[in-house]
Amino acid sequence: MPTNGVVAELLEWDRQYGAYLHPSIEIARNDEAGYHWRATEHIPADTTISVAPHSLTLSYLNALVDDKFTVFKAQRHHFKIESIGFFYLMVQYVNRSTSFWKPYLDALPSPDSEFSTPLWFDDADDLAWIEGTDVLHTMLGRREIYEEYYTSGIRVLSSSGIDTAPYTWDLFRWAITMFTSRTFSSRAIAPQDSKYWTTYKTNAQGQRQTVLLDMSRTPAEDLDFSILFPVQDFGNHSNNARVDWAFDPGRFSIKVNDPVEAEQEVFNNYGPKPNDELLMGYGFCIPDNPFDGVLLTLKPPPLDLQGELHPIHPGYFSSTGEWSSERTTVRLRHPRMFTPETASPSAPASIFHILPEPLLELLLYILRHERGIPFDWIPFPMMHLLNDDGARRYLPHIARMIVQSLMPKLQKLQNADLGEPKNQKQQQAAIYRSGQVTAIEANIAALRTFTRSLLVGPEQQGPRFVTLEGLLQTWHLHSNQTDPGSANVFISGIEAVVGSREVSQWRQAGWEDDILVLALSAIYLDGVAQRQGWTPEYLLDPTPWGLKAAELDMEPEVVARAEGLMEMIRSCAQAGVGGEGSLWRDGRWRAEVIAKVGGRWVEFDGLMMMVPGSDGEGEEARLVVYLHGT
Ligand SMILES: C[S@@+](CC[C@H](N)C(=O)[O-])C[C@H]1O[C@@H](n2cnc3c(N)ncnc32)[C@H](O)[C@@H]1O
Repeated sequence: MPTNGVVAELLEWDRQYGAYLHPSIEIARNDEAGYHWRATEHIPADTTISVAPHSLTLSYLNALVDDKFTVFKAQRHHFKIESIGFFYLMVQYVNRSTSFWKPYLDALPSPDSEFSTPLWFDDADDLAWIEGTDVLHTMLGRREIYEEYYTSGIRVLSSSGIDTAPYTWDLFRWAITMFTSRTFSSRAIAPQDSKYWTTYKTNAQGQRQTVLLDMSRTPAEDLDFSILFPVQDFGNHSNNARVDWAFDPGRFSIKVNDPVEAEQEVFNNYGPKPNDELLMGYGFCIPDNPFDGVLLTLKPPPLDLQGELHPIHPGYFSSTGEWSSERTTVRLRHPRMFTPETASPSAPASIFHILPEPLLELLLYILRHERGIPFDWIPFPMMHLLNDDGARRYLPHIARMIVQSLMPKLQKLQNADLGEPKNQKQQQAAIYRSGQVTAIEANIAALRTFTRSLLVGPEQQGPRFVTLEGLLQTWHLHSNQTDPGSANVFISGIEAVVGSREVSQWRQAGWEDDILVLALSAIYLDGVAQRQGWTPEYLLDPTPWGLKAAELDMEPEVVARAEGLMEMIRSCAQAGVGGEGSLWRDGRWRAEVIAKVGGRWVEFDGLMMMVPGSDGEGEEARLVVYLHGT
């Protein structure tokens, strides 16, 4: 039947059952967007454009009361409710000549149309476009579930005597696609203040009849299902469309809040959906989608930490008590204010305000756990991290961990050699991919901007990252006035052993990391670190004096390296650097102290960072260490 005839029959059927489509709206069709609503003349703001009675809907509820296809009611417990919806739509399609929904089924995209949801990416060339992306991962997970629905559903149909030959996997995929791309929530037909849900069936006389279903014993998750709402689902999506959906008893209406000019498309708004959701469910993506984001799946924390987390976050675990990657996947929004080009905001820590709080919380627990700090429930993790002095020191580590999780994703996206998209599937995937790249880049840029904002001069107050020379300058500036020379004495000691006062020479000689460990241990012994509040929590308890290597629970190589540094200290003491009471002669020096203080400080608070070059030109990767300070 020509398109016009299909639409005319659909609208006639719609009207016959009490639906209403505004007289200034027609259902038009084009190759890009398929069927859509179009204004034939000006439509004023606040106009109700479409009203439809619940009696037109198609969902698993209809399947449960259908007298012609009783398999669903009889075998209800062999199906998931989602699967009943898919099978019921297939049954209606296969038997559409006698279906109540015939005009609607005729107007739906036919099963042999080209669909661009990832479930239809069968060719290797198409699949390459989603390789390594979240969408592929989600699609594979969903497909496994759908295949299981299909196999078990076909078995049930067959054992009920139904000829299953027409019920192909492709028709099942079509039914799934119709549901995911046109679905409304069961909220649209939920009863108000009643345990009875209304559904409809065709009786023996061929008339539509209301049936009340007592759903009081239905589990809550089975009350949240998808419904098809003929004609209400012919509007395409725009993020900019301001529309209201009204759920009144027995009917569902859509109202446009803004005027629409003649000949313009009248858009619906499916909600603030990121491109991965749009691609998965609807098969299209929006360039520069403001709701785009990137998914991050957290690695399972160590088992003993999982044990502490289980009572406070049971939702992170499967019903059998295992850590669930699916339930601990979070979405990082595209931080629009931080693009790689403009990443110099005045408040760099503001990126943390838009990161998902469960992510911040979990990383905080992991960092504390790595540092051997006993578990303590933190009720408001975001506030704690941003406002508590002790906790703010974790922010650069959280930034680093997130950047490290995002980098492989970015590299996979950027390294793929795909050429130009050749079909609709590839075009939509290309939009999705580029949205992923920009969202990841913007998050990385924002987090790096924050980390770099901590690279400040020694005279400035507050938390900072320091290179070895930065540490020595900061130490010098904050040395106790009664003992002003400890930083100098330290440098003189190194000079006595290495033969130079220049950090650049120490680097060339391969001593930089060790001297940083030693310098941090020295500022701890000197007391300046504690006075300035630089000392991390994990060093304070217990204090290192008198600890044995075994009690430190450190790798033997770390302790052996610290033993090597003790040689240097002994040489300085013997050479008399700094005189009788100098830090080199401090009786508390022991390999365990160096390992516990400097070693741990570098291990937990050190990282490689691009910093301005020591020759004043360009940038170079340097080991920096975090001093909290206030
Ligand atoms: C609810 S239906 C809308 C009616 C549909 N165009 C049709 O032909 O029946 C949703 C489908 O319309 C298409 N669509 C909706 N909004 C779109 C948009 N902004 N860009 C491209 N396609 C869109 C997609 O194919 C989507 O799966």
